[in-house]
Amino acid sequence: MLQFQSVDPQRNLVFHCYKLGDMNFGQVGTLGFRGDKLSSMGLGFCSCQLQLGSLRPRNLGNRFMSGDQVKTMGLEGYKHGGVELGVYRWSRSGSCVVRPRSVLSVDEVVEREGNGRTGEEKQYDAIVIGSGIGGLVAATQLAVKGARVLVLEKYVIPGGSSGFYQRDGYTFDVGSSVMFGFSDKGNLNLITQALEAVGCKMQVIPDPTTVHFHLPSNLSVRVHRQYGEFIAELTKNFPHEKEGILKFYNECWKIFNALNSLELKSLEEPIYLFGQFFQKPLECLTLAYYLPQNAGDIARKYIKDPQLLSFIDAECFIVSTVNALQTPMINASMVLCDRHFGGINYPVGGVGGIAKSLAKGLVENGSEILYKANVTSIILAQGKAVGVKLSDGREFFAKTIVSNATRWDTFGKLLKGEELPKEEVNFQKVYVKAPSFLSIHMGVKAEVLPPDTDCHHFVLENDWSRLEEPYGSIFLSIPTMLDASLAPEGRHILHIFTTSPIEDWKGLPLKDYEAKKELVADEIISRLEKKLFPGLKSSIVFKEVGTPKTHRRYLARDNGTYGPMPRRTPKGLLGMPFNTTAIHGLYCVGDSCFPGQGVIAVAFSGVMCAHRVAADIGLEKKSPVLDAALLRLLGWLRTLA
Ligand SMILES: NC(=O)c1ccc[n+]([C@@H]2O[C@H](COP(=O)([O-])OP(=O)(O)OC[C@H]3O[C@@H](n4cnc5c(N)ncnc54)[C@H](O)[C@@H]3O)[C@@H](O)[C@H]2O)c1
Ligand SMILES: CC(C)=CCC/C(C)=C/C=C/C(C)=C/C=C/C(C)=C/C=C/C=C(C)/C=C/C=C(C)/C=C/C=C(\C)CCC=C(C)C
Repeated sequence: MLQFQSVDPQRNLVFHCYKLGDMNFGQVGTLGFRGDKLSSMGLGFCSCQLQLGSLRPRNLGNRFMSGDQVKTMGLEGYKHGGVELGVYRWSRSGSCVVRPRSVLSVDEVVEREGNGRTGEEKQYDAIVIGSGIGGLVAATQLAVKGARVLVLEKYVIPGGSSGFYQRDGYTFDVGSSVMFGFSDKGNLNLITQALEAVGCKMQVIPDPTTVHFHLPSNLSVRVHRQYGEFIAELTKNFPHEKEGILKFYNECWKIFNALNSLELKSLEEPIYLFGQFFQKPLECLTLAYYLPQNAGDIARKYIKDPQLLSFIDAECFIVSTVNALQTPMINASMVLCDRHFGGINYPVGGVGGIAKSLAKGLVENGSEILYKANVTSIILAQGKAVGVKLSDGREFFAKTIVSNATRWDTFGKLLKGEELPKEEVNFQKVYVKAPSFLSIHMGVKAEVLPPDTDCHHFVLENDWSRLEEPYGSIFLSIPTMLDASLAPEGRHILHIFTTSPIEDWKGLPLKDYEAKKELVADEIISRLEKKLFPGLKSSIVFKEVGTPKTHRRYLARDNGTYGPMPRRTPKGLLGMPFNTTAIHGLYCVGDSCFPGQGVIAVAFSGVMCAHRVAADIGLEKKSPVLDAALLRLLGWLRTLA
């Protein structure tokens, strides 16, 4: 074996090159020093030319290790793209011995990597575009598995639609203040688990009522934290449907309990998926059975009263922006039961704290996040995603790219000019962009609200047919009912939102746009004044109105969309794509991935994505043969949707 070594003290780069027979190998290490002590080490296994003067390592993969891991490392199997490349043993003398098992020719390497970048430039395992909850969960889960991750966020703080902003002493949640999956029990508390993974625990305030519905014919239903109380209130309104109510919600519990019994990881990773089927066959078969079903069909098996069916529609609408017939049964069950199982809990200090804690945890686990980093394109080399380019011209490279932008933004903007893969064409056949929303953040005098006011309200006054229409239903959250510290003393926050298409706001001169904002907001506030809080208008001390254009601008979501919604009646969750994409090395995460809209839903997509990426970069178990079979099967299943 021929061995060369070159140390570049300035860059802390060490190159080891090996010649075995007529094959060339190299190993590149990026050494991090704290004082004169080795604190970390990035290893890349590569093929390279053997003249030191023109050493151009072509990386096949990196692995980042903390000082402790470096010390304790014994034997490592090293894999890339499904090919086991070799085994290296960390010797006591500090050098690496590489024993190849199967080897790529230099041509194959060039085909895979297609560039002459140095190991230093390509030091990340994953670049995550966007720091919504989906992106942050994917990034933190990868970081704790030992991957080196770079998160690039366009805005100045993390969180996307789960972010926050501050004005005049108020801390406003940008989006929803209803947090599912944030309890201290079960397997589905994914927000709690994501925080715990990076060593964070947030103080929370239990919400006694998930939502108070104010519906046509003066139907008023409070969804109490205690399941029994909720069922009692609903059956009081629909005594003739008691049996149907119990049967419908019991079926939801059956699914929820099956979900809650599983360890949640990537459904695109066969070793895990088949393992779950083996350990929990009944639960997995239950979920497989309900995967293509929708809540409205199941409700109709048991319930006949049209008003009660409309109530189930409203229950589904608040979590899917569509009626029950279009809402996947698994998703409906998840939210209709979690609110009673773990309960809805509000983080002290506001929802924005979740993203802030995840971002902090990410950095503490050796990864990075950059703000004001607007990714304008994904760089491809020979069809593989290898890096990203920012609007200021900077480029970053990694083994894998994870996009937390919506699929419409990822494929329509970041990969502009590339042909839309057929998987994405299929996705767009089944799903359309849900409309955006108009949001009003207000500060009001506290005395306008009765002391027992609930935190969250859903208002649809007279006409059920307006449920899904733009401006038809009104969502209202008053987070200061739970955490008074979010507003100055004697004030409450009212966060009001309603669906609104961007088309209503396009092409208006600034003066007309501002006037329209005032007009539409005034109508919505008048409706709330009439229905809920007399004197509301005169109690307003702060008001800021956001339109779909605002959401497009600040959340970087195409048309400011709320998320994907089915074009027609979907086959439950069957058509929803997971995280891998048709582009090698590119993954999606967030609400245009399985299982769809919702903070808990995108957190699950983050967990799944991190698991799949980790398997692909050698940090989790993987079986290339089973992978190919499962990915083909899932692709085929999606075409049935
Ligand atoms: N609308 C609401 O009321 C509301 C509120 C809270 C949460 N939610 C839920 O959150 C879900 C969305 O979460 P998510 O994780 O999918 O994404 P997200 O939209 O919340 O976050 C995406 C992030 O990526 C950033 N980004 C997008 N393109 C970028 C680019 N090119 N370069 C750099 N950064 C870029 C955005 O700035 C944003 O911070 C929604 O489905 C919704 O259910 C909604
Ligand atoms: C074949 C295959 C693949 C398979 C087989 C079978 C199996 C195993 C399966 C499995 C499955 C699973 C695991 C699944 C899971 C799922 C989940 C987790 C889901 C979740 C979901 C969630 C959701 C959807 C949520 C949502 C939420 C939301 C949206 C919310 C919202 C809220 C708001 C807006 C607020 C309101 C307010 C007021 C009222 C004011």
